[in-house]
Amino acid sequence: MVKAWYLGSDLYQKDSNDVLTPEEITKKTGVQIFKMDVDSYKDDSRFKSVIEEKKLFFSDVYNNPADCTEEQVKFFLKEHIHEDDEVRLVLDGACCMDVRDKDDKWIRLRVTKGDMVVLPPGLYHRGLIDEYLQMLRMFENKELWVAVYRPAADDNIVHKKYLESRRAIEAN
Ligand SMILES: CSCCC(=O)C(=O)O
Ligand SMILES: [Fe+2]
Repeated sequence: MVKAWYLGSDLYQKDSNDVLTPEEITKKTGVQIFKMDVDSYKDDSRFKSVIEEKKLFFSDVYNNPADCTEEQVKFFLKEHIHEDDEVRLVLDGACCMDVRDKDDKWIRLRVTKGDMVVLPPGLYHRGLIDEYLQMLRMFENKELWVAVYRPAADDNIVHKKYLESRRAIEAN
């Protein structure tokens, strides 16, 4: 199960007693969280509907340590957005995915085997690969995987729309 908390000063923090529920995370950020059985996720109706709705017909598996250089660890740690959803499923192992709340505070999502997350377009986030990991990554068009880094993304239209929609949801 995704474990989430407001990150303090320790970038490498792996656990906390002061956790947020999946509902709170969704309310604060729009991130969707699902628990999957890694042996049968392909038959799971929630998995299938995310794939079909977002047209994610390309995928690969990212393996740490096999695929992971020091440069890549640094690269995932750089705060960025995408103009489309980021959909990931942990097949084995663990990592941290950090997302910004509306006040620009980091919420850490500690994701482990079976956790699937959908990050909305325009949301600032980063990844910390700190142990063994096998992660399924799903893409609409692999050639078009693009990250827009901070601060350039502050002026990105998708990011601005994301912030507007969060404000509208909070106001209700
Ligand atoms: C390794 S977790 C997050 C990585 C990421 O943000 C990405 O692949 O775009
Ligand atoms: Fe990303």
